[in-house]
Amino acid sequence: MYSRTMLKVRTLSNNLKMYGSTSSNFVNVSVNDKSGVAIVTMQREPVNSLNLELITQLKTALSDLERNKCRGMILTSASKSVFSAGLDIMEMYKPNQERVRNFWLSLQDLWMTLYGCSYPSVAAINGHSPAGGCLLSMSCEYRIMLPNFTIGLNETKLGIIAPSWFVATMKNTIGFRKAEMALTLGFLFTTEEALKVGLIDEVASSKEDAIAKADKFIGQFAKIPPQPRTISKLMLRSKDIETLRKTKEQDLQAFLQVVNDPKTQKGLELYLESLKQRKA
Ligand SMILES: CCCCC/C=C\C/C=C/C=C/CC(=O)SCCNC(=O)CCNC(=O)[C@H](O)C(C)(C)COP(=O)(O)OP(=O)(O)OC[C@H]1O[C@@H](n2cnc3c(N)ncnc32)[C@H](O)[C@@H]1OP(=O)(O)O
Repeated sequence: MYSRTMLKVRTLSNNLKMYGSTSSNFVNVSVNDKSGVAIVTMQREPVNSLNLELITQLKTALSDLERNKCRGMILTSASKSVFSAGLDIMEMYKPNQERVRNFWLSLQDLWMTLYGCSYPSVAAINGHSPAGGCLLSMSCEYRIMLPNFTIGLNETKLGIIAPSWFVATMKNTIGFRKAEMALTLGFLFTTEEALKVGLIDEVASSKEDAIAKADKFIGQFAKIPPQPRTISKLMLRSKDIETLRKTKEQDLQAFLQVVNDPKTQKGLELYLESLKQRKA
């Protein structure tokens, strides 16, 4: 039913080639011929950490779906245990200044595209989804998660502050009080806890079940005229999108200041070591 790569994800644009990146394919898009619903699969092993290339390819895929008037989009992962580990820490550790700038601007762009897309969007969260992974999930309209994984904005636990648009997205998803608790604690919710707090909408028994549930959610919109649907969605979401659009440069400078702070660099080094040691 879902034909692979019917919508081709464009390879990296010229401005990325100058960083010597290879044009690996980190995103697969398949479209259900009958329903017109697309499955966008992140496939950057091992943990779908969001580097410049994955972010750019996701943004391109979502924009292509918009242009092709897709009927709905399901975001998921090729991994069996991780939806996305969030931002690729290697992009922020001892960064090349031009690349890290591009990295952040591309992340802003991806968020504005996903948060404001006109088609119904569902995250089929088939693995852990911390930090940036949680942001992607929350930016969709509906979330279905598999058991025994974790999700949340854990930035404060890492000694950093989630950007204001991450915070706004969480506040819009679970409400002020619960967002305040979750953000200040840097809390990672288990699947069950996430369901209870409203961070996810359903629990699925398998990835296939999650996709079936996502299809069902999107199917409800078949009877709703698309334009009123989109306008209603954007009435709720456009204020935060516009806020970031207007303050993109300020937000970038704040990020660059934090990343280039020697204390952050030391923290990143220790965090990377701790991630590696967990395995030993
Ligand atoms: C973090 C400081 C940022 C400073 C910037 C300042 C400011 C502003 C804002 C930034 C906002 C940031 C939001 C983010 O998204 S930061 C990223 C936060 N992510 C995490 O904390 C998740 C870390 N990862 C994990 O907890 C686990 O990997 C996970 C539960 C996802 C999966 O566990 P599993 O056991 O399956 O896999 P591992 O063995 O742990 O990992 C495999 C491999 O991948 C490497 N890795 C994991 N996560 C990341 C990552 N986010 N970036 C880069 N690399 C990552 C891990 O080190 C292993 O590598 P190797 O040992 O095989 O080489």
